[in-house]
Amino acid sequence: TNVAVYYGQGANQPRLSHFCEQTSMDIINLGFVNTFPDAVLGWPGDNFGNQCDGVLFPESELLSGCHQIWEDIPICKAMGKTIMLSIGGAYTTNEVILTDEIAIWFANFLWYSFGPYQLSETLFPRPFGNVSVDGFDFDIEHNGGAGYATMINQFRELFNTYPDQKFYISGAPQCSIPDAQLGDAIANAAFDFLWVQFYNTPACSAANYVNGTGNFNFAEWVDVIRNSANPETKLFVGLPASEDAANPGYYITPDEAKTLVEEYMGLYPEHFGGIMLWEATASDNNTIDGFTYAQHMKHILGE
Ligand SMILES: CNC(=O)NC(=N)Nc1ccccc1
Repeated sequence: TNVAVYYGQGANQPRLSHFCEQTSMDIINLGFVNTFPDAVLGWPGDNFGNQCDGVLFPESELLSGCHQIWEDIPICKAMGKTIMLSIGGAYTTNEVILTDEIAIWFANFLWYSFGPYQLSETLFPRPFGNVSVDGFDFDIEHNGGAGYATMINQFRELFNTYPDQKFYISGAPQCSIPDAQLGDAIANAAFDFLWVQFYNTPACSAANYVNGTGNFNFAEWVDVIRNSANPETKLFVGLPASEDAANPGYYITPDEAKTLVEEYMGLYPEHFGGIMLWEATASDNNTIDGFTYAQHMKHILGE
């Protein structure tokens, strides 16, 4: 099982390699590609907080100066980390996929720009240099729609052109079922990981499990997986990494998380993928008994 973290939107965040040096983090979602082609009818735009120098590729909102990310992804991959590029995020401008054509174009653009470097594809920028990300994450928080299934299926076609390399698709639905944004994609396209945000939604949060209120619905999410396009999808418990990493009232302590994780890891071992944290810097800033929140999660997973 794995600990997945989001990175890129943390306050005064250290560089990526700082987190790759930690054994507590296995999968790192780089957030976010947050301006979609529909909005600008051109190249997508992105934002990685303080990690880029603000310079853009001409006539675009795509950052060309993410020097530290460029330098650190090879270090992270050499340390065995899985590095995902995350699409969406809570702070997006006009996030929507209006047509299948745009969905396919968007997937192709991200693959040729952030995926394996292909000398022949000179039309595409290489914002992170010649190293490839390991896959694409969908943190879709608005508008939803059928375009995401089309995009994921196009990514799967492109992955198949590199049969000897493993690439992943992941998503971060809200815990309400069906998730308004990704429900269609989950039913119609294959995800490898789904890290459910069991926070920021009162009806189904992990805090409900702790307080004996509401309905923490991990068990229902197992049924969603079993009926999805990929019953093999690994299901992660998404948690805030500190009190102030999510809306008030959703944080649970490591001890509380331990009880929850041990119960559900025990109930559904074949579906349980691990724990997702929002987000990396918040975890670093939340040490309890000398261990960061992510380290506590890694210990809970038995590693
Ligand atoms: C996986 N994506 C997130 O977890 N986004 C997220 N937590 N956004 C956010 C929303 C409200 C307060 C703080 C963070």
